[in-house]
Formats: sequence, structure tokens, C-alpha cells
Amino acid sequence: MKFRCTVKERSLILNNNEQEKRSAGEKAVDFIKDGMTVGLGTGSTVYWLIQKLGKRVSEGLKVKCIPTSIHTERLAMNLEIPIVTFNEIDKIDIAIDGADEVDKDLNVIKGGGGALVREKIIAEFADQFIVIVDQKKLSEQLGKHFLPVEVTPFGWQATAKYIANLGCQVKLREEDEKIFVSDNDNYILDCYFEKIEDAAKLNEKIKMITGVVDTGLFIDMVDLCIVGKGSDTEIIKKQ
Ligand SMILES: O=C[C@H](O)[C@H](O)[C@H](O)COP(=O)(O)O
Repeated sequence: MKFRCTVKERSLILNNNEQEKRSAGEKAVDFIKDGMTVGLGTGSTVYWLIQKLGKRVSEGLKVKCIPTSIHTERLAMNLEIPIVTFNEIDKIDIAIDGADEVDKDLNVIKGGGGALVREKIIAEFADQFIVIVDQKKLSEQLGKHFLPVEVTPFGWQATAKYIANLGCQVKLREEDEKIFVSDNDNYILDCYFEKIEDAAKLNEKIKMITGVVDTGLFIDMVDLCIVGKGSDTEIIKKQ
């Protein structure tokens, strides 16, 4: 028997979800200290982080932020959060970003918003990488969410076939009936696996394919995960 939500129940679920994103995003600001260079992630959870960070900056917090997307850069600039590029920094103290799925070992799938390459470059370079999520993103084993993979536009059809041979359905991402183009002028292939047995191995295999820029699998990169739980949060540290 199928369970159907009433409109009211559905809106309560959505609101709760948004509240959890907000709780996680706002809590993450506690980890940003005066003088830090901060990698700013992308997405609807990071939105809440940026709002609160903007407030702290207006109250006198001194930070430099490097955004993972043009969208985030605009949001931050509107709040007068100081923005820098890689030309102006030699380290990133902390990077904070959302995720589409997080497993018990804090391996994650990212890229639902198509920002995975810049996000990975910044997360890898940061001394500390924190992900912020609502409870729905937690999972025993990665694979509930499709896996975004950024590829070069040239020959994407061939790249897609090689990825499909690894055991998934591949869909070229579209937005408003047009091909979605990333901030790096590349395409995104959304890959639907029934199950991901070994995420690290899969990441390596996909990255070996010519034409792949990078995958949304962030393996062994997360130091800490902040999970929104209603208006509270739980902090999960890497074991
Ligand atoms: O490309 C987008 C990013 O990886 C996002 O951080 C991820 O999709 C999570 O986004 P949201 O917080 O909107 O669910």
C-alpha cells in the first residue's frame, strides 16, 4: 500500500527540512575564527551559513572567503563578505559545504548543484573540511543519490558510454530544457547506480576515463559533519 502525504503534511516535512539546513548552516559559523581564510560551499544549506556569516562580518569578524561557485560569490558579495581568489592566498583554513549524501565514514556525494569541481579543489586545499546537512542526507552506504560527474563537452557521448559500462544509467544534466553548463564551461553527467559497493574504487575508475574532469565522490576528505536535527545540531567527527 502506498503512503500519500496530505499537502499540509508535505509542507511540514519541507519546513522541517529547511529548518535543519538552517540549523546546520548557522552552527558552522561557530567554527570560523577571526583572520581565517574560508572556502565557501554552494547550495541551499550553505545559503544559511552565508547569511549568518554576513551578519558576523557586519559585526566586525575579519575573514577572507573563496567561493566554490559564481552563485555563492554573488550571495557573499551582496552581504559584503570579503572575497578573494587563489592569486591572493596561499592556504585555506577551513572549507564548509553542503552534501547530497553522507555515509557513516563521512564519505560524501556532492554536485547536485553542479559545483563539484571547484568544491573539490577548495575542500582538498583546506586544512579542515566541514559538511553541513539535514538528517535526510545521512545514509548507511552511498548510492541513494545519483552521482554527478563533470565532463568535457567534447566527446561527452563517448565519456558517458564508458561510465555507463561501469554499471549505471547516465543522464546528461539539463536545466530549463537546455544542457546545464558548469561554472567551468563543462557538462554534468548524472549517474544512477543501483548500489555503490566500493565508493573509493568507483571514484578511481571514473577518474581514469579521458573526458572526466572529476566526480562528486569526496572520499576520505571530510573532517567533521554538522547534521541539523530540528532546531538543534549533531556533530559527527571523523573516526
Ligand atoms: O554542487 C552542489 C553542491 O555539491 C551542494 O553542496 C550539494 O548539492 C548540496 O546542496 P544542498 O545543500 O542545496 O542540498
